Amino acid sequence: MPHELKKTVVLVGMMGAGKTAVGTVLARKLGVDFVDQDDEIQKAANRSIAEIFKENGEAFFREKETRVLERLLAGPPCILSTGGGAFLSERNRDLIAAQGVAVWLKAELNLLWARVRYRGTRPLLMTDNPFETLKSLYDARGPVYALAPIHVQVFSNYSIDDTAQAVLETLGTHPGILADDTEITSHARS
Ligand SMILES: Nc1ncnc2c1ncn2[C@@H]1O[C@H](COP(=O)(O)OP(=O)(O)O)[C@@H](O)[C@H]1O
Ligand SMILES: O=C(O)C1=C[C@@H](OP(=O)(O)O)[C@@H](O)[C@H](O)C1
Ligand SMILES: [Mg+2]
Repeated sequence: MPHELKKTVVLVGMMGAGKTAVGTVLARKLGVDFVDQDDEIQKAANRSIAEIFKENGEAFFREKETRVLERLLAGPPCILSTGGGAFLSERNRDLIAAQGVAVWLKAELNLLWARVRYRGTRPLLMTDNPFETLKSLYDARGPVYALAPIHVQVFSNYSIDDTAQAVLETLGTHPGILADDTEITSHARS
């Protein structure tokens, strides 16, 4: 059976956009492997992202991020969800463009905040005013995420499955990503 993917689809975007959740479902729909960059970093370090930030600092984490990205992109085509900061590095963007295709999951600030506010797993948001921190990251990073060749808007009334389906349908409109015989059955959204 031919592989459903011709190249690795790399989900990028802000914390809370749904890269991990949507990537998981998208991979299942396509019958391909799913890998989460943060999970791979955690497995390799045998520590949580928060611990790595605390014990070794952000620069160390960013180095690991690039190394893991290189390794994952060298493997067979899959769905690869990045951590929110990975696309900020030009080197990482070049690696992704050379061996995969970046898809920006684009969400409004208030939706991101609703999703991340009660979770203590994101070290960058452990500040006195996490909403302001999220907002300044959102403002600074938007133009960089916009460099991704494919954008998919994330809506608050879409389920994870709806968003995965929207990504799948968008991928189908770009030649060279899905195998030519990939079935994209659209479904009604209410
Ligand atoms: N479309 C969606 N509808 C409802 N909840 C979602 C949706 N997408 C993501 N979530 C939830 O939002 C939170 C953040 O999603 P996650 O996939 O971890 O984002 P990211 O990896 O981009 O930081 C998780 O609790 C996830 O279950
Ligand atoms: O935006 C960022 O710089 C980060 C996002 C996180 O991943 P998610 O985007 O999956 O939450 C994780 O990599 C780390 O906390 C740093
Ligand atoms: Mg994630």
